[in-house]
Amino acid sequence: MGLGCLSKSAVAVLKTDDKLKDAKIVFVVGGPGSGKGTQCEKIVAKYGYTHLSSGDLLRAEVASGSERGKQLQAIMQKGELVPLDTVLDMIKEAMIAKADVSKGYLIDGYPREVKQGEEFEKKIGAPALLLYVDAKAETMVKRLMKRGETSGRADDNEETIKKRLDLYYKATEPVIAYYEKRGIVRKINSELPVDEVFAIVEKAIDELK
Ligand SMILES: Nc1nc2c(ncn2[C@@H]2O[C@H](COP(=O)(O)OP(=O)(O)OP(=O)(O)O)[C@@H](O)[C@H]2O)c(=O)[nH]1
Ligand SMILES: Nc1ccn([C@@H]2O[C@H](COP(=O)(O)OP(=O)(O)O)[C@@H](O)[C@H]2O)c(=O)n1
Ligand SMILES: [Mg+2]
Repeated sequence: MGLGCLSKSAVAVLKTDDKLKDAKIVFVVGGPGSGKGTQCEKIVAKYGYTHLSSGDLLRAEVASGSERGKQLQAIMQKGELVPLDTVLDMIKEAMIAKADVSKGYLIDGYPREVKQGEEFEKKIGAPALLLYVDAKAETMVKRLMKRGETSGRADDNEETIKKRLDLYYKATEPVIAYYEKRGIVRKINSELPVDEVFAIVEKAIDELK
């Protein structure tokens, strides 16, 4: 069927969705403070991927002072999860904005639960790789407390860190098992120094080409 019977805007939507369908998508999953953001920065520098941190997108909305941002802030301060549709819409919008120039997408901090992964695939596309950034709980807490000295993040405090960790083990770890069945998970030991961690990450990304 041609597209002649559709309105211009409907055609535009179809075309952007098409672009995303072929996109190289990498999910970056790991506990709070495991080092997802740190590794993503290095991937961007070497491979030119587009880095979308769902947490950063949410914090940008909070910083804008909008009504929606105020509601988000309350949820994030408690270390709870923002409603699925809100995060997914933000990610999709940001992906479409880069569709013409992006070599691939790093989706950092998403999916946080299996349902989020399923919805992402329905609305956007399937991931080619899941980087599982793994560190011990003790290490993550230590890093976040240190980061909290300068980050200004409302959730980098002892009480919220504990909740984020609990939620990670309960809701997010099952995401890894879910994608392991598809054989796309690469586990990265992020207890090592940053550059050694990146050497493992590079291998996983290079396999994609
Ligand atoms: N020693 C060591 N420190 C790291 C490593 N990766 C990250 N860090 C430190 O740990 C802290 C947290 O790293 P981030 O990259 O912000 O972690 P994240 O997983 O994005 O954390 P959230 O944004 O809370 O999800 C930072 O202050 C980093 O300097 C690593 O591989 N080795
Ligand atoms: N997909 C996401 C990502 C972040 N968030 C919220 O944003 C907060 C910060 O997310 P983040 O990815 O920057 O940090 P971590 O919780 O991984 O340390 C989370 O604790 C959640 O409240 C969410 O609800 N859903
Ligand atoms: Mg981060």
